[in-house]
Amino acid sequence: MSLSYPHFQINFKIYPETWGEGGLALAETIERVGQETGANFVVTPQIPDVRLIARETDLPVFAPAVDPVEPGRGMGTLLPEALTAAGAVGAIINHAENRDTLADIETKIDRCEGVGLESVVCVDSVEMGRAVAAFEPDQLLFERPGDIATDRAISRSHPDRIEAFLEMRDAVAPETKVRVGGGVSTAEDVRLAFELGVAATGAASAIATAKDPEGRLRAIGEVLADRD
Ligand SMILES: O=C[C@H](O)COP(=O)(O)O
Repeated sequence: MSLSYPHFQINFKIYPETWGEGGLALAETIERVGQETGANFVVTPQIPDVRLIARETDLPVFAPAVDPVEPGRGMGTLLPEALTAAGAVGAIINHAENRDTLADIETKIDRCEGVGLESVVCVDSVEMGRAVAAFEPDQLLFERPGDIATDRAISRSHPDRIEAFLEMRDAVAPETKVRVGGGVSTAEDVRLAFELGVAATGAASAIATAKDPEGRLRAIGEVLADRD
């Protein structure tokens, strides 16, 4: 399943009941709401569930991590080829909860490109974004660690920083798409982010811990559908 824009990505992280059958049930809810609203949703399940959710849904599925390794020795590492074979269309790199060195970021971007995985590199500032943009990833995810798992989306708190980030991207790597994350909780957060010009946004806690995830997804889906 290929990626369409704009889209909203739901990251399961390791929240309770987001693995195994619970993860599949959440993915099926996301898929159904996407079909009903006309919104493009993307999911990032836990690694052991990538194949299950890619097989059982039509959603684009991301791996939450990937390793800069080649086939051969490398016990316990995440081989890019194996993620593609499992059905992943992309991989997250340098998440604030799973950091990489700059050297590994560059290698991971190259390895993802080689096996057809969309590379999404998380960065926490314009300066870090500039350093990584030079490697020309498919996407840069601008996310401040302090916003994660709060309700303080940067699209509301600091829209000027998103504008500065987009200006940097235009200057350094105009082909790279920009997305924002961290504390994205409401349909209004999503609407503001797209108004600023990002290609995608997403959330983890606001969906995984919501009392009514379906209602929240539906409100966000309606914002996305309006922008198609
Ligand atoms: O989805 C990944 C990001 O770290 C955002 O997390 P959050 O939506 O829980 O703030």
